[in-house]
Amino acid sequence: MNVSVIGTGYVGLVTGASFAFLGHRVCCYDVDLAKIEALQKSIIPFYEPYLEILVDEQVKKKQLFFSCSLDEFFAQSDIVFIAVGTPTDPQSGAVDMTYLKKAALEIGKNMQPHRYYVVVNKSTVPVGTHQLVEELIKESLQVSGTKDVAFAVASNPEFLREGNAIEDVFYPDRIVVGTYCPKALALLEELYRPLIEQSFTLPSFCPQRPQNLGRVPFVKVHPLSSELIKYASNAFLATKITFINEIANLCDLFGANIDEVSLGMGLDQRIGPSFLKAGLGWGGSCFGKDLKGLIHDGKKMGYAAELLQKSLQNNYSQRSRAIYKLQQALKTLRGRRIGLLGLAFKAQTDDLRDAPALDLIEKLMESDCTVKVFDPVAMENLKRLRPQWPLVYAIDEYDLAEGCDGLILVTEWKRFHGVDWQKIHSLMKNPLLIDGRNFLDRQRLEAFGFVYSGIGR
Ligand SMILES: NC(=O)c1ccc[n+]([C@@H]2O[C@H](COP(=O)([O-])OP(=O)(O)OC[C@H]3O[C@@H](n4cnc5c(N)ncnc54)[C@H](O)[C@@H]3O)[C@@H](O)[C@H]2O)c1
Ligand SMILES: O=c1ccn([C@@H]2O[C@H](COP(=O)(O)OP(=O)(O)O[C@H]3O[C@H](CO)[C@@H](O)[C@H](O)[C@H]3O)[C@@H](O)[C@H]2O)c(=O)[nH]1
Repeated sequence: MNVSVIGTGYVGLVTGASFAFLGHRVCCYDVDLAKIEALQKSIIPFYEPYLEILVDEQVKKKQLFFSCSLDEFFAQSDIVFIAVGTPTDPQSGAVDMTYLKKAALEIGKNMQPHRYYVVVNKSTVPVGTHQLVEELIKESLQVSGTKDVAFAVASNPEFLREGNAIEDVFYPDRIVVGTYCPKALALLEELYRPLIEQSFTLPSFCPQRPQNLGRVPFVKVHPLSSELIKYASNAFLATKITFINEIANLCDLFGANIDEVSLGMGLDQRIGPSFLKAGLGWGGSCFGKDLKGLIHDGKKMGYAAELLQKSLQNNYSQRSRAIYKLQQALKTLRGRRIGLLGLAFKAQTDDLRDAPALDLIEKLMESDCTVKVFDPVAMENLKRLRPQWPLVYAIDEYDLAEGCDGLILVTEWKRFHGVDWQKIHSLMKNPLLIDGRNFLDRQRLEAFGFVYSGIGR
């Protein structure tokens, strides 16, 4: 099939490259000319394991193309994915639909007569957006005077995690589709067949299929339900983490160990072990944005989603636990030199959207600390995002540790396990380590002489 993808960010690029790998011809479009020019040379504008090689392969095979304007290929597409950003409007807390509306109008403007298109919302969008997209396309067709175009709109939310994108897209837990049109549903089922049946083999350098993954459920639902499934999933996962973080804070007071508590809870099949890792709070481009969007839209309908509001608030106060622990140990923060091990909102990405590190840095600077930072991939992003911040950018973990009164581990990069902790200890002015991700071996660090504090252990 010919597939067009509008918006070539994390979701659009991974979607495009994956469908190209599965044998479809794909063109990814973006309004950002610099991004498209880089992608045409297989330069990926963000860090995502395995993606560059996958893109490069498909570009060389001429299965994957990039373009800045909807062209001839678009006109001949069978399926058009919308994967543009849906950020939070900072004023109202509503979902900012500017990009999505523009994309829908642009799609309508470029549709050709005597063709049938399936327009698929892959962006995370407010419940009811499939209707809006349909109306905007019709409006656009009317303006351009194009007749005899048939199209259907479908909702097909994306559940990939950054840093695990390839694995999540090729081995999904489920594929959710909501549409009124049986023809659109049949085409999407055909498009997704290799994923549903798991009838493909990824190159050996890519993550391999998890054992016992049988046929992937293709969940056909009402488009309103499909749109809400995405929000509800993120709200649930975010709240599950917020819940375990609260239990971790109680562990700190009771002297219990959160890792043991999570283990014991997670073995209950009704609870499950995932997303029970306590720490200094979740971040990233989705959880906060989607919780805010759902809370806002509930309010618009006259419903106060109090649990979700609390979940959101508690997550932001959880980030200050690391500062509280520093204060407890150092008494005063003024004039202290504090190092952050990791900046990205999670490992395997350079994404700093809503990253806890940003809040921590601000709070430390407000307390008159000198802040040193180190992250294996996210430092350039921070320099670009906050050029005015007077930070000390370290070249590695040892450079970071030198002269520090305390270190906070913010991101669980695997390489932090492998550093010479004895050397780090000898370089620090005061060997205080706040493990914001409960990632390191407490006993080992204490044996080197560190004062160690995790979150709930
Ligand atoms: N990042 C994730 O892990 C993830 C996972 C699941 C779902 N989502 C959802 O997917 C959507 C996209 O997220 P993302 O992280 O990929 O965003 P992103 O900001 O990385 O990328 C969006 C891209 O869309 C482009 N764009 C904007 N308007 C356009 C237009 N009219 N035509 C063509 N291109 C346009 C932008 O230039 C940008 O490159 C959001 O709704 C998000 O909530 C994201
Ligand atoms: O047990 C856990 C698991 C995660 N986190 C934190 O939670 C945040 C989000 O992590 P993760 O969900 O792995 O990354 P995202 O890329 O934000 O993915 C989420 O958001 C995406 C965008 O909507 C969805 O597609 C995914 O299904 C959903 O997991 C990160 O800060 C993690 O450190 C924890 O603190 N404890």
